[in-house]
Amino acid sequence: MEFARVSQTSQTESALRERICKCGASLFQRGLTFGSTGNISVGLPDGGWLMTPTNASLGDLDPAKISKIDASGNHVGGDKPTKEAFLHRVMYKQRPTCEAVVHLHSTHSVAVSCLHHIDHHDCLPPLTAYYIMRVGKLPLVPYHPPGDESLALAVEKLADKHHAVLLANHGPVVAGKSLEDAMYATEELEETAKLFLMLRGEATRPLTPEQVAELRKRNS
Ligand SMILES: O=C(O)[C@@H](O)C(=O)COP(=O)(O)O
Ligand SMILES: [Zn+2]
Repeated sequence: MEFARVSQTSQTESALRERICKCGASLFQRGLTFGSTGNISVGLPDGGWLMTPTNASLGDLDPAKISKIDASGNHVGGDKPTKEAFLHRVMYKQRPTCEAVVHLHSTHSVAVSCLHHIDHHDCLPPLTAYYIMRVGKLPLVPYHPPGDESLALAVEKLADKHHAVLLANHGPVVAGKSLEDAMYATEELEETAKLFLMLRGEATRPLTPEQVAELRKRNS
């Protein structure tokens, strides 16, 4: 599947609706989320957002039914928005340059979010350079029920410093400068979670702190 590399703000609302549906279908078809789990949002030039509807399968979204939220947070069109609408909005509030947010229940990331002995400040080791470039540090957000305001408020506390967070016993939430950016980072997070689980019990050689610092410097 190909995605055009165009600035999101220059796209029409109908093009953004189509892109949400295409990305959702791609994620679903590749087994990165299941049933009606996960949600996607993109920012609109007027300060509002398009969000996936609640209880909708990302594999079968209808562009006309995508929820529209105005800049004040009112639902102004389409089906009822995702129950995580407030969580998406706090990500945008804390990260003014972000234009898209993706939340998935990708299996390996969820598995890591359920592990007992993980570092809550950074859930995954720096296994590859690409992970550092796309994701970086990944804090664990303490468990709160899905859709609850307390979950969004816990995310809000971390989102100014982190574009990617892992919700305990739930899954990842990732913001990006475009929908493809957020999606690619979420995919990289999932693949790294898979590598981490595959390598458990093996003597592993992650990147050194110096190598990580050098990558961060290059990407800042
Ligand atoms: O885990 C949940 O219930 C939500 O975070 C979710 O992934 C799907 O909720 P909706 O977007 O409201 O369908
Ligand atoms: Zn969820």
